Amino acid sequence: MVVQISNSQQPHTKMSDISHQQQKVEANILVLGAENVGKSALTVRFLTRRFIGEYVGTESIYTHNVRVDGRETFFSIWDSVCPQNPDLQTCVSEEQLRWADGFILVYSICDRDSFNVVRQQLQRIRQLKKRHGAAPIIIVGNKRDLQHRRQISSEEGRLLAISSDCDFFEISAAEAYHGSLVVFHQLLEAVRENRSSSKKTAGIKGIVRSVSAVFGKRRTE
Ligand SMILES: Nc1nc2c(ncn2[C@@H]2O[C@H](COP(=O)(O)OP(=O)(O)OP(=O)(O)O)[C@@H](O)[C@H]2O)c(=O)[nH]1
Repeated sequence: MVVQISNSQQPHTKMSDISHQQQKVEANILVLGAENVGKSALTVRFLTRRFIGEYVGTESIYTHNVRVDGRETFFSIWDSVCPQNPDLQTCVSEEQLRWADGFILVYSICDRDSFNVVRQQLQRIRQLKKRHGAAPIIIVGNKRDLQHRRQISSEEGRLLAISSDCDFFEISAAEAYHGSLVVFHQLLEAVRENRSSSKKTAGIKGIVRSVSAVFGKRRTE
């Protein structure tokens, strides 16, 4: 599989610009997780291949295109900021849920609280997405380079993902580019698959509706 990145990132895009971007975007990716887990590091690593170390803690939306197996794919990444108030940390707004076609939930392997935030955000997405249709989710345990400070085992992370029907990766945004590439690439594939299977379901539902309309009419004639 060949992945080429031709970067057209637009950081700090205003929220009012989202509808304009959506005209050319194939997928909207929302990056969530507690404070300081490396959401920006993961996103910037993927977009620029670089790890800067310190990131401005502002909400950013980037547009981007990649060439996957010769196909141009446009997408947006919303790098969210976690509220400092612990009561609000699990909050995922209706606006974010409506916007997103796929989610990346990040925790730090050295921060138990951040793992609990992911668990709760997962529940909230599952509850609210019932209304908006299912969307693929990838759970990411970041900071794998900090093994000596590990609080969450790989098995625990993987178990959460399996029990929630998500994909799972442990990466170090600080150490390598490859992990972030695989995460975004996998999610993009999942969004595409999800979209084509919902189209098929909608098609089947349409056929069922037409058939029942015909037979329903006949019964009443
Ligand atoms: N050791 C290590 N540090 C990392 C890694 N990823 C990010 N960091 C550091 O963790 C800190 C937080 O990273 P950010 O990317 O700003 O985290 P964030 O989740 O976007 O934080 P908020 O914007 O505050 O929500 C920074 O000091 C990064 O340098 C990693 O893989 N390993």
